[in-house]
Amino acid sequence: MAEQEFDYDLFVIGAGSGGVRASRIAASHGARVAVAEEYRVGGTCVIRGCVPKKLLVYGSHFAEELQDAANYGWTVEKMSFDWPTLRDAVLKDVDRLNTAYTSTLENNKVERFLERATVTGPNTVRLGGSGREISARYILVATGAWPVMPDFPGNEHCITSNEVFHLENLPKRVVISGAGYIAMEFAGIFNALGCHVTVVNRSETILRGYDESLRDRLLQITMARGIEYKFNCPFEKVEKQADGSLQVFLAGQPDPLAADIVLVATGRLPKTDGLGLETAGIELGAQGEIPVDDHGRTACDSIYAVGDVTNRVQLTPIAIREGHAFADRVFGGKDTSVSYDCIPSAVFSQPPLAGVGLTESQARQAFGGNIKVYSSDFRPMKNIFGHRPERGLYKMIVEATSERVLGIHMIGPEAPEILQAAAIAVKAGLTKADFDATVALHPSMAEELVLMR
Ligand SMILES: Cc1cc2nc3c(=O)[nH]c(=O)nc-3n(C[C@H](O)[C@H](O)[C@H](O)COP(=O)(O)OP(=O)(O)OC[C@H]3O[C@@H](n4cnc5c(N)ncnc54)[C@H](O)[C@@H]3O)c2cc1C
Ligand SMILES: NC(=O)c1ccc[n+]([C@@H]2O[C@H](COP(=O)([O-])OP(=O)(O)OC[C@H]3O[C@@H](n4cnc5c(N)ncnc54)[C@H](O)[C@@H]3O)[C@@H](O)[C@H]2O)c1
Repeated sequence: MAEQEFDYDLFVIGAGSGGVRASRIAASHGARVAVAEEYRVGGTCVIRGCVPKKLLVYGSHFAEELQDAANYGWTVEKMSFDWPTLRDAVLKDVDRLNTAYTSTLENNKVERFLERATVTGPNTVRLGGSGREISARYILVATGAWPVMPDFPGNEHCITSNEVFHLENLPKRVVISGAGYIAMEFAGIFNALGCHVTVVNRSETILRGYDESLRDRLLQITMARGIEYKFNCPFEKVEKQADGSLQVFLAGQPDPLAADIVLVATGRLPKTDGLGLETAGIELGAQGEIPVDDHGRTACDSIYAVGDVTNRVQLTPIAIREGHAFADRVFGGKDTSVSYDCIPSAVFSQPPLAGVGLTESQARQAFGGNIKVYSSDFRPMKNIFGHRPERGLYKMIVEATSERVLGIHMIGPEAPEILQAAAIAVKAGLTKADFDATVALHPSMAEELVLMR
């Protein structure tokens, strides 16, 4: 097919973080672009991920602020919380962002098809609703990931992060399966809102991949705040009672847990079911992911993939960068690629934790004995005044010989806000001496970064 015979230069499947960015940038380079979205423009992050989650974190955090307010002389009368008010305000903001993302596509002359699309060959897609076949010089698959629901009797009574933003009422008792990002973030939200929370995990590790001392600290603090943990307890079954409540049976536990909701947060897998990639000669990986090279190219020259669907790093800024780099490279003639080194990340638990670079155990594995660990274990001023015993913990891992900083990890109020700036220094390869040479900004929690011993 000659180039001009294609309906579009680029057809993007999925208008989430990666797909919208790729569409916009490709269009800005002069490409004729269309995008198909089967649910809502904006994707997971905007519609049912990072954004509504963070707003719920903010909303629930008022519990702590209001409790502390009395110490600062404030009298707050008739304090109460109304879940529907918070839920609806959050959903309204999601609508606002959905509109904003749609306008971005419109303003960049990206044509939108609000229906499912599947691949029917190296240069063709079919639209689910109309059945129309469309051709494109390039196809970008940016279909994201989908929550995993493990197979156990009664799993139809459980919800995932897709549904949690729409709860009719605030549950009194919440059981959460998993101890990863989503589990720990929603454990914090529900706990702060006054629900009884039990986190059930099949192993005894929470937040695999984060620094061990920080995970221990989070466990300690959240247990003191009333979150219960059941480790090494796979789910056996969930039964619905006549009154609508749930009973959760765990392996090796004589008594079931009573719950009003059961949130399953056991990972997200690439959304490639029935996508038709085999028609273009693309074989999926073991987790259903689309295998790609460093530039997002699949086994088929005309098809690329970015974001969660490639199952590399399931984070919004990575999907965005991959989408941007794809568009710049393929349509802008720029030799860009994404660096996966020193990706900062955070868990918006309460308190939050954040990290960049190697953890202590990863550094030991990579550098043997040639590392040094500096730390600051401190009680934030705000916690002292609020009569809160909770302590923050910052750690800096450096290569012993060069004193180059290999990683920074922190738990404490505002840790994600502070870490973003510190991540620049780690990415730039600065040394402990560079941190020490920087004057502390006092009084702040961030000053601990330049005072670590
Ligand atoms: C509860 C939750 C909280 C999160 N919090 C954070 C956070 O704080 N920070 C962070 O960095 N990341 C967070 N993430 C992860 C982040 O949301 C994802 O990594 C990111 O959205 C991935 O972007 P993407 O473009 O790959 O896919 P998505 O944003 O998921 O977009 C894929 C889009 O494709 C559409 N689609 C799928 N199949 C088809 C098809 N066949 N036809 C048409 N359309 C299709 C989907 O409807 C979706 O809109 C969170 C995720 C969840 C679930
Ligand atoms: N703050 C953030 O950046 C943020 C927030 C939420 C989600 N996310 C992204 O979304 C992804 C998905 O989040 P998540 O919390 O669902 O996944 P996760 O990978 O963080 O955690 C999954 C948890 O489920 C457990 N698990 C896995 N399979 C299981 C099974 N069959 N039975 C019982 N337990 C099982 C694991 O041991 C782990 O504790 C994350 O990996 C992350 O990349 C990021």
